[in-house]
Amino acid sequence: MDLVFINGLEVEAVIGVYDWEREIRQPLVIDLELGWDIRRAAAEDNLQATLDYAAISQRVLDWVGASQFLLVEALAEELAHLIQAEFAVPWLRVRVTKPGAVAAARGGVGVQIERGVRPA
Ligand SMILES: Nc1nc2c(c(=O)[nH]1)N=C([C@H](O)[C@@H](O)CO)CN2
Repeated sequence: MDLVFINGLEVEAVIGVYDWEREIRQPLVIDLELGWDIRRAAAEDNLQATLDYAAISQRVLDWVGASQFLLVEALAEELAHLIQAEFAVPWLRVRVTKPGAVAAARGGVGVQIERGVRPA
């Protein structure tokens, strides 16, 4: 299966379960792997035949930036639904990292989910 990927998308949002977290914006990092057969786009050298990573990145930045979830789980799930619905992606992997949540976890903490049917 081919992939279009977006790595390290940085965006701030209201996210967290504690009262103090509802009053600030915190950094998140979004990584996406989007299943897509890129052969037609490659053969035609045509953006219309593939997933436009720039357009998807902008949509994700706008949507996550306006979101106010408690859990990173909820954000990841709703983001996966949105991308599948708006961009007709058959399968995707969404990783949401909350870099500052656990100071000792230098690589951040978060969740990763896969949704949809992964083509062979
Ligand atoms: N699995 C999760 N655990 C925790 C989450 C979360 O979203 N998913 N959130 C918090 C707090 O909001 C935390 O980030 C504050 O530092 C705790 N655990």
